[in-house]
Amino acid sequence: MPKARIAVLISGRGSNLQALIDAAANPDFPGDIALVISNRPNAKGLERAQEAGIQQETIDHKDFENREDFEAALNDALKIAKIDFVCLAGFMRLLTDSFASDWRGRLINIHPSLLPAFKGLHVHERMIEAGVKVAGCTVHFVSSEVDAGPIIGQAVVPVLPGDTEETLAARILEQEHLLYPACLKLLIDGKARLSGNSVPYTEDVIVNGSLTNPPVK
Ligand SMILES: Nc1nc2c(c(=O)[nH]1)N[C@@H](CN(C=O)c1ccc(C(=O)N[C@@H](CCC(=O)O)C(=O)O)cc1)CN2
Ligand SMILES: NCC(=O)N[C@@H]1O[C@H](COP(=O)([O-])[O-])[C@@H](O)[C@H]1O
Repeated sequence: MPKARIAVLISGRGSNLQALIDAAANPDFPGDIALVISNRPNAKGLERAQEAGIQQETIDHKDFENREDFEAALNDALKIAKIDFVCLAGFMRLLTDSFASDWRGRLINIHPSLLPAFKGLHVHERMIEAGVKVAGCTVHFVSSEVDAGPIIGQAVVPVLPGDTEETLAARILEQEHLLYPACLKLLIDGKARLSGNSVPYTEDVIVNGSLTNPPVK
């Protein structure tokens, strides 16, 4: 059984990409990271792909008239690479309903909050301001509505006295690097999938076994 072909879409640093690359290096992992695409030319994550010998491409959204043309270029690259599943990892472009529908059930994202709380951008600053006592991260299926797709897994961390945006973000990131590979494995193994065929996305996500705070390997 050939391994699933995974594409990772990034915009920056790529530490979640690195966590997925490291997980996929394990012969038992059911997927290969076959392609990395960045919408920003100098994203550090591209160097990580290069380092790992993974095909990488820059498809700069600024080179396109509109989102549809940008996404048509994304889809061409994904098609040529025979991609089965797409992971958004710090990918900072909103995707249209058409793209989300084309990849329904095969497109996931990681977000550094316990969704549905703190959707969108600047979440660590907003969490500190809100004075929450727990925080975390979420892996979810991508729907046209931002940060609203069905949740696959979450990991929780404490917010400690004296925490800054940076110290909280670092604590959450540690969990992101455990949660994302674990959720991707569930997706590839068919243990996390969308039920039914309803649009908009109100259907349940089926996950065999709970996926909270995956164990540290
Ligand atoms: N249709 C969807 N697209 C994306 C989702 C999603 O859930 N549904 N998740 C995001 C990731 N993300 C939060 O997790 C996020 C990314 C980007 C933005 C945003 O406002 N982007 C601006 C541009 C910002 C920039 O270029 O720096 C934009 O696209 O105009 C909000 C949330 C990925 N896409
Ligand atoms: N809204 C999406 C979002 O905020 N994603 C967040 O961007 C960071 C990317 O880090 P990385 O480039 O080191 O993986 C991660 O913390 C991820 O959860």
